[in-house]
Amino acid sequence: MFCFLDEAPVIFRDATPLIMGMDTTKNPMLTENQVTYSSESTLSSPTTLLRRRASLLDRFLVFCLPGNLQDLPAIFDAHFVLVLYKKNMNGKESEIEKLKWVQKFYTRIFELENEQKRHSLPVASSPDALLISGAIALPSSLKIDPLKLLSFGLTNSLRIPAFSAFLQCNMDKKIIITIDGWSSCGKSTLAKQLARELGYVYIDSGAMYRSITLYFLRNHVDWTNPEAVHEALGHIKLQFHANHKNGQSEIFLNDENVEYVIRDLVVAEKVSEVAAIREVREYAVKQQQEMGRKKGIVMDGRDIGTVVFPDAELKIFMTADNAIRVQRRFKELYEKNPNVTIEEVRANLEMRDYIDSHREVSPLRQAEDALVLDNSHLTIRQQLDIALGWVKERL
Ligand SMILES: Nc1ncnc2c1ncn2[C@@H]1O[C@H](COP(=O)(O)OP(=O)(O)OP(=O)(O)O)[C@@H](O)[C@H]1O
Ligand SMILES: Nc1ccn([C@@H]2O[C@H](COP(=O)(O)O)[C@@H](O)[C@H]2O)c(=O)n1
Repeated sequence: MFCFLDEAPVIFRDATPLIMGMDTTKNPMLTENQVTYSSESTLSSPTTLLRRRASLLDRFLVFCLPGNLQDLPAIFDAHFVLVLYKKNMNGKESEIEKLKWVQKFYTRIFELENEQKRHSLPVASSPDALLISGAIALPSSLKIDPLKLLSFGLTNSLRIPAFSAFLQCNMDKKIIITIDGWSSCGKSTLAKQLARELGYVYIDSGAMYRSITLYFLRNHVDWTNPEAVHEALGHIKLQFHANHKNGQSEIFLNDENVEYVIRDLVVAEKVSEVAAIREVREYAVKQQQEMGRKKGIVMDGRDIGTVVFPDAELKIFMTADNAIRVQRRFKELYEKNPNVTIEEVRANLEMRDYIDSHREVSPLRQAEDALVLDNSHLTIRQQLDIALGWVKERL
């Protein structure tokens, strides 16, 4: 993949370019060996330089950076300006488009800033440092040892801007990502992160079945009676709304935010029974398919790759050792309620997995074309990196 810049904005023309090439065909988690860089001071225009190197750097992402290493972190993001100018705006951006884009860019800058803080690197605290208008806004106050910064950039931080730039260049193409698998193996954790990284919508299909179960429990619906189920479904409205405080999408049952209450074991005890009812599934699947009509969606559940989106571009089947899944869920529930026991959690997981994989309608199973992700011994970061690699192959 190669992002070509026909016309570098004026701000970059006089800069001494530093060219970085990254093999994007490899795992996006770049190591120092996968990154090559060279400083070229003889050429006056980065555009010329990129053209000259285009053949060499085919399949590579190219960053064109003004040469002042001290400003490297800001410039990492500044180069997106270049890439996006050409690729997304096609040189015709209106002021409004530019503004919209700037807002998105701010989010990226904040993420990068947090990343730097996590690595105990100093960050410019002045609001000016977050301005994104490329070289114009480089924070003059940023004083970081260039060598430290470079190694930081290569080993930790670079992967993020590299991937973002890749995505931005392939923004036009949106795909559907499905994540199915056993209870508590990390599906929603991965799905949320993928959606955030890709700017996609995240839908937790399990939350829909949990909300229906909550409604049935609260209203004493006899779900063994098909007529009662039919009648009750007619009174249920499910919606997902973004919570701007935590950036998460949350489920609303008849206009009430039930995101928290549906995670209770009381609901978990009954949800698999309710989710096995044919009419309940038809009700939920219809809405899920509608949500994916425009693509650009990550949905997790049990039948998403097999029934809801059988033609999805990327299907992931997640799994992890039973004991590890029980431990993870126990830790999570114990923080909310110290009365919960590990035996209760284990019994619930085993019971749900059994019902989910043995029911007649849409049982949990791995789609033939799904990629298996066993995260028993992966960190949350590692599982995201693997999945991002798969996304990249499909864009
Ligand atoms: N790779 C990982 N390493 C350690 N903990 C993880 C990992 N992935 C997820 N977790 C943790 O495991 C717990 C279960 O994760 P999550 O809720 O994402 O699972 P899930 O598959 O969506 O569960 P459910 O099927 O019940 O919806 C959470 O506390 C989450 O933080
Ligand atoms: N596509 C789906 C999603 C979920 N279920 C059922 O809901 C239960 C809760 O789901 P979580 O993802 O929140 O754990 C789950 O155990 C299934 O019974 C489903 O059937 N299909």
